[in-house]
Amino acid sequence: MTTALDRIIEYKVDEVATLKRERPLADLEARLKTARQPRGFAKALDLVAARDENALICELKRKSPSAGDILPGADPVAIAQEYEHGGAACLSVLTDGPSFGGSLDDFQAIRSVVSLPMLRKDFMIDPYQVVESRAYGADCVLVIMACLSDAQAEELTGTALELGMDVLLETHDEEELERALKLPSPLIGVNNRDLKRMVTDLSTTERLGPLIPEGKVLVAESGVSSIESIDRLRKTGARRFLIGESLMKMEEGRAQLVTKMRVTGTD
Ligand SMILES: O=P(O)(O)OC[C@@H](O)[C@@H](O)c1c[nH]c2ccccc12
Repeated sequence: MTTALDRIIEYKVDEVATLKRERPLADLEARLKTARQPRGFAKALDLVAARDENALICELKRKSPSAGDILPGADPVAIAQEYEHGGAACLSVLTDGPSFGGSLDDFQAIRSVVSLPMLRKDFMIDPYQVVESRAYGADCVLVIMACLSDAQAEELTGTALELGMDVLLETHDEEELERALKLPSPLIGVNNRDLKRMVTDLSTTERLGPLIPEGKVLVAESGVSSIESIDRLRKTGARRFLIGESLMKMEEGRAQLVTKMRVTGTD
């Protein structure tokens, strides 16, 4: 059966081949020389979690395969500023065009006005994309275990770490978690959404969170749609959360909700 993730990877392969032709790796590497140093993504999360508050990675995405249009006509720069005002620790910006309506232009526009560390959220299959992310000012990249072999995940992670970026290793089940724990990045995302079946269930974090050993850190991803869901996941020890849809969809009060989500459970 072809899954939604398979379809995305299929066009990513073509996309990357075209990009490499249009803009050779050497061009990107030249641009790296003038890029500013990465801002510590994992460190920004740690600083908030150390206060026992909730470290929020607030996400910008225009649409998604599971939700359809999220906020058509949204101004990602204005929303990113609201996230920053609300006290987000970091940002996540979808740059995939076909499925999520994002772009590196969006990424760059946000980068130039917001000082928070930024995750470039895309489907990484080739180190070219990692170098490209750094050239555009990314501080962290996503490595999705579900669509990569061990060798690919290792190569992507190694490339990002060498460039001084952090790496969020995304897992969805025990097998992926076991593979991710062998890689040299401490940031372990547990995606509550099954990217193959597009079903979201917070109990994924409750099941996998406790299996993450000391020295590695849990990031609970997807389906965190309310204060209640944060309170629920805090009980499993989660202090770092990646939140998109519920914040994007708000028409007002976005910064206030970010603040509430950041402090819930601490009083
Ligand atoms: O919008 P949500 O349910 O709050 O989820 C955010 C984020 O976790 C989700 O966008 C995501 C997690 N892993 C991904 C991988 C690819 C694309 C998207 C994602």
